Amino acid sequence: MSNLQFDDVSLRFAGGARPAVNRVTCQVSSGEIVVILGPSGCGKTTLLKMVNRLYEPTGGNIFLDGTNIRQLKATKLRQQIGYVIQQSGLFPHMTVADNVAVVPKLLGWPRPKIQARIDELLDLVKLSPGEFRDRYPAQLSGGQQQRVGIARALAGNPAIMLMDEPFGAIDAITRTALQDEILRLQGQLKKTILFVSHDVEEALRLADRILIMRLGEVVQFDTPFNLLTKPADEFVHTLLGADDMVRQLGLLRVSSAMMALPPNYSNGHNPTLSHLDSLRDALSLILKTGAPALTVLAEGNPVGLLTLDHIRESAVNGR
Ligand SMILES: Nc1ncnc2c1ncn2[C@@H]1O[C@H](COP(=O)(O)OP(=O)(O)OP(=O)(O)O)[C@@H](O)[C@H]1O
Repeated sequence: MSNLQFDDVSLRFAGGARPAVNRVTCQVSSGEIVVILGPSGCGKTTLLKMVNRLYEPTGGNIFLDGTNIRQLKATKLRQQIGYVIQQSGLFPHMTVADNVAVVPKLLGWPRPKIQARIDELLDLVKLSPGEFRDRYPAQLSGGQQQRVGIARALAGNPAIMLMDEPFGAIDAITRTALQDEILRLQGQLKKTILFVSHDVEEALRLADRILIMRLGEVVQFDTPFNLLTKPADEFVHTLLGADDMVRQLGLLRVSSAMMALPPNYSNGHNPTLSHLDSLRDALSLILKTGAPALTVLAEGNPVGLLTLDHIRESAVNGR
């Protein structure tokens, strides 16, 4: 459990012509992935860094589970918050194992617990401990470094993860694999994640909700589906490229358009697909099988139904 509340939060850097973050008010629910999206310089990183008090707001307050974070010691606060940045930020002179162990050591965990945690986390991010434990960051690919960065951020079991363009410097194919990894991990771990990105496709794939910023202010804060179908203004519409229907179907998750299972639902002969698949995947499955409806699965269990009408509605509303 960890929710975050931004209450009229601003930050004007000394000498800044305008506030880098201007009067941001919003609430991030426990277990939610919120992607902060917007053009370069709009204040995304500044907003994120106020959560772990690398920056202090010049106005307003941030609450963590109802407690004003100004009342918490910065070091204590940071131990509750995982932080992943673009260049992984791994200590180059430390092995993978030692990098992952940084926070557990700070927390004073006993040695056997730390060693077990290192193996558990490396397994979790799909790096075999036997192979990777004793390597140094320079002996890893960019994608592997980011996996270690994620393992390190998760090490103290924080309820909140701050991720600042963690995949920004990674090639497109690896980036997609790492995004899938985040969604898989989130299915297991249910962290509250604030994720900065300037990549629209990444935001639409990952986010439960997207916070769109421009010139330090929040322009719109809503689900990918609502942003695409009801953009607040031309800026949001253009930023999301909402004109391209096929692209849009490729970016929206099945779960955004499905309907709930009727109470008397019995698993009939519908083809099935995952709630994380895109509406474009759903459309191809309907076209390929000729089935009138698809059953949507999450962790193998039916959670919703999807028909051609639902898909058409998403596409038409989004234009
Ligand atoms: N330490 C600082 N001192 C002064 N101004 C700063 C500082 N950090 C950021 N700024 C300014 O604040 C504004 C917001 O910067 P920020 O890094 O939050 O933007 P961003 O949206 O994360 O951009 P990008 O996508 O390029 O990383 C910019 O105008 C930037 O120049």
